[in-house]
Amino acid sequence: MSDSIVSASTLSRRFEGGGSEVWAVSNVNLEIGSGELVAFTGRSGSGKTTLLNLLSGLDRPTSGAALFRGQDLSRLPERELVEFRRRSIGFVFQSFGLMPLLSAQENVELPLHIIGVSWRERRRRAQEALASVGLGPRARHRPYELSGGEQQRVSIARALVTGPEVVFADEPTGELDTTTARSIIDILRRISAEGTTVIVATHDLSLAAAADRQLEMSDGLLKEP
Ligand SMILES: Nc1ncnc2c1ncn2[C@@H]1O[C@H](COP(=O)(O)OP(=O)(O)OP(=O)(O)O)[C@@H](O)[C@H]1O
Repeated sequence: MSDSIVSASTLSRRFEGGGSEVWAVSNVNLEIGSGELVAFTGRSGSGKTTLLNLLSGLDRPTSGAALFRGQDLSRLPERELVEFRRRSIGFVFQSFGLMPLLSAQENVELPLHIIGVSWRERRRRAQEALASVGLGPRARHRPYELSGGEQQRVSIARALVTGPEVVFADEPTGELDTTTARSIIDILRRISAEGTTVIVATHDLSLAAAADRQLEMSDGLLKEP
């Protein structure tokens, strides 16, 4: 795929501990195109989270490479890798990961704060991101005043506010009921339709079915489709 944005080349990650070793990700090759919505599926412990962490530069491979627009992430100096994570990618987690003492608005502003955006611009962009997930009117609420689905929408707004090229989401519907999960799936689909690449790890069959492509992991290996 010529316009691949995220790719892996014989990507492997070994964990050691307690006298045993596990290849959580083993010899994975893949290419993900710009704007694609890709779902990694597979049973618990099959390596989905580890793979997401490698592709997003949160973790470094034991061997092989995770590439972003053809650039091997493990060859980037730490400072550039941090900058890449702050500007080019967004993260959504199963348990939302919001700061409990900050309002929805302040949570969404946080990534902009970190990259030095002025407060006026932060406010504008956070309001826009919250409105895009239907939460404009709830901007001043703190996470505990919001439902699970609303908290997940805040975390999606936070992931999007920097205008990333890729959003990684690890079990984004894992803690939500079916109806609420549906609204999150719809938002992820819309984000990808608007051109942002979305890469999820999930057990949720509806989310997997909504993806452009499902890739199944099994014992660290990517099964052939
Ligand atoms: N930091 C770590 N240290 C040691 N082993 C690890 C570590 N992280 C993951 N593993 C092991 O690697 C394998 C893959 O784990 P991973 O969390 O990637 O699977 P998963 O498919 O995301 O599972 P789940 O669906 O339960 O989240 C498992 O055997 C796990 O125990």
